[in-house]
Amino acid sequence: MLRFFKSFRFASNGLKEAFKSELNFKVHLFSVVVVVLAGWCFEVSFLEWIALIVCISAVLATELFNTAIEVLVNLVSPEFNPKAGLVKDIAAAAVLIVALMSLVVGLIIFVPKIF
Ligand SMILES: Nc1ncnc2c1ncn2[C@@H]1O[C@H](COP(=O)(O)OP(=O)(O)OP(=O)(O)O)[C@@H](O)[C@H]1O
Repeated sequence: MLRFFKSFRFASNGLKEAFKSELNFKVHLFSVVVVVLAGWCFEVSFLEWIALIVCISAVLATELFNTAIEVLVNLVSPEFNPKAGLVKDIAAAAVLIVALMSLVVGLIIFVPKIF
């Protein structure tokens, strides 16, 4: 049981460090606040909330994986190496895909409610 609570502490430490060091993570968290407020203002349906929660979780989790990969690459290859750069670029591309798809979901949900 102690191990279970310890793993929460490690995870919250990871969240805290990502928040402190990553501008992108702060931007994504700000976007989460905007989306939740918009969902509340426009009274989105139950299924729309589910879609928004899945997208928010996917964006934040992908951003955290990207940060972890950056830290790992900096650890194992602090000097310039094209493969190290490629690993970072691919991880960043994963964030871009999830963020763009989430934007599309957001547009599908909110545009008809705004116009
Ligand atoms: N060790 C390296 N060798 C080769 N290219 C690298 C290396 N480190 C970074 N790069 C290249 O520079 C880009 C930016 O790297 P950086 O570590 O600043 O990531 P970032 O996406 O800007 O992260 P941050 O969120 O910290 O701003 C990478 O996507 C990669 O193309």
